[in-house]
Amino acid sequence: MKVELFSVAAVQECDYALLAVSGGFSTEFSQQITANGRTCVIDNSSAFRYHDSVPLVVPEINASAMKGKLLIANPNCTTAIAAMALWPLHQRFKLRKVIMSTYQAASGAGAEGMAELEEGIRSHIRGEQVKASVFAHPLPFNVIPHIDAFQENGYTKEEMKVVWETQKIFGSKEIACSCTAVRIPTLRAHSEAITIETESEITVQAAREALGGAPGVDVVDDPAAKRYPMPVTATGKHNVEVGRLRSSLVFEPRGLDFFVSGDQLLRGAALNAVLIAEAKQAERDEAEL
Ligand SMILES: N[C@@H](CC=O)C(=O)O
Repeated sequence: MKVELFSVAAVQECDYALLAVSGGFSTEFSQQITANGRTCVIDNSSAFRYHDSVPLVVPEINASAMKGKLLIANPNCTTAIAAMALWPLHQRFKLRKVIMSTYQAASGAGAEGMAELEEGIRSHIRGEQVKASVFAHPLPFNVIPHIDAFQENGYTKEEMKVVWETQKIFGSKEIACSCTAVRIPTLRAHSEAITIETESEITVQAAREALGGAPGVDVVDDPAAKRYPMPVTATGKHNVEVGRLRSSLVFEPRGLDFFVSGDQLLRGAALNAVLIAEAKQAERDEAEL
């Protein structure tokens, strides 16, 4: 591919600009790019996610929110993965509460995160001191309940993103969410243990039916055969794995516990951005008919 130096004018030659850049870059240039009234910017940073006028889109859920818009925000990886499983359950049983704990891979912190984990494991095996600079503490043989900056309410920004973004994508501030985000020593794919309380009664069988036909979801739930979602099986897959479905012992008969693993580099980032572009193109094709 031909790689060119960035300029607003060069990007404005394109129908779509997929920004995988810092929030600062996006803040400075996104609106300059869309000012031509044609180029659609799909922004992977958090710069515009919480602006009321900018849709935050998972196409299987709220593609209609981007109708007529040129600047579209791509959600945080952790939210996007959870949303795939939560949306079919919300449609059928209506969510009241979502309580989530995450198990996030080193690659969530970029290539440097993966390198630090791999190098740290080698150091540990050699009996040397394990260094930490990307992560707050050494990650090998550890878990770190700290992703992104701590906020005034004691939650981290990563945890609050799950709250803000789930409510925005689902178009409902009524859904109460809380999250504990944890970095674990895996390389790729994020996992999440999720408990929901619903408005209608929910059984494991009915949940399985709702999830079974949902786009972007693979139900992997056969504990007797040792089949359940795991990062190693979710890695490289477009669909998010959902399994370990159980009636919640706390919220029964209106609650469910389950486990999700999804490739955060795909569903949580690049794949979702491409699906947004495809949905936008379908909207444009339809408008031309
Ligand atoms: N904020 C996420 C990025 C997504 O992969 C993380 O740190 O894991």
